[in-house]
Amino acid sequence: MTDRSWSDGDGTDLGGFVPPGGGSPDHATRRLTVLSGPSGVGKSTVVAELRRAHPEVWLSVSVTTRMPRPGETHGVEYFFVDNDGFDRLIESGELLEWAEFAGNRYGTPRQAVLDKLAQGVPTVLEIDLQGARQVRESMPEALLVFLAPPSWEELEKRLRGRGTEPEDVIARRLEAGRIELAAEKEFDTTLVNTNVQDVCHRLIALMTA
Ligand SMILES: Nc1nc2c(ncn2[C@@H]2O[C@H](COP(=O)(O)OP(=O)(O)O)[C@@H](O)[C@H]2O)c(=O)[nH]1
Ligand SMILES: Nc1ncnc2c1ncn2[C@@H]1O[C@H](COP(=O)(O)OP(=O)(O)O)[C@@H](O)[C@H]1O
Repeated sequence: MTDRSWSDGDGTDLGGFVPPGGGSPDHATRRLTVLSGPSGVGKSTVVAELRRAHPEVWLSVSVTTRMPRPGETHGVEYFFVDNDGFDRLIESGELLEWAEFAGNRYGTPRQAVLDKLAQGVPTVLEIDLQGARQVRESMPEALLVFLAPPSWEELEKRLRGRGTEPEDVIARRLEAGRIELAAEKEFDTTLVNTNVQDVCHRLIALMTA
């Protein structure tokens, strides 16, 4: 059963967003979509399906100080760097946005995103709430999409079921998840991740409308 008691919305509110291609002449950043949501909601799964079904979409590869999980490859899921390396990226202005999340730092390499947008490539950033807020400031035309779980219980089940983090890390991520869920209304629209294919269809429809 769906219990989204933190939300008043029905999951389809477009919040006045003008879709890419609609309305006035396109600014390049209209091609930019930010996908955020609590850890374990299914962002990576949705993005993987999006890339499979829509190879024309480009997903930015973030830089992080967190350790790779088994099966993760440098340059694919993330660019894995140490703290000094991350500091250097901040100092040289190479990050479009960055944030600390559950004890690690994450950031979006700026130039690659600007290049893709200049080429008109539909571009997705899968980033946390703090990063989404920074993009809202620097690129107000971007579409901010919040991915919500069908219920809090389902979120916990998915995070634990993934089996990639010890319990203390799960607890930190759930704590951050409460804050992320409370910020849902800051986004242009919400998609509830009940079914991955369904979410992908809705997402691509929003991106290409
Ligand atoms: N601000 C920001 N957040 C990011 C970036 N890359 C990933 N994140 C977010 O960092 C959080 C933790 O990511 P990760 O450790 O991969 O865990 P997972 O999302 O639970 O698989 C998630 O909310 C990601 O969306 C980034 O470049 N910038
Ligand atoms: N719609 C869904 N229904 C059931 N399980 C899902 C769904 N989407 C993702 N999952 C599972 O939930 C867990 C967390 O998904 P993941 O994509 O790693 O989340 P995130 O990137 O948001 O932290 C994974 O085990 C994934 O297989």
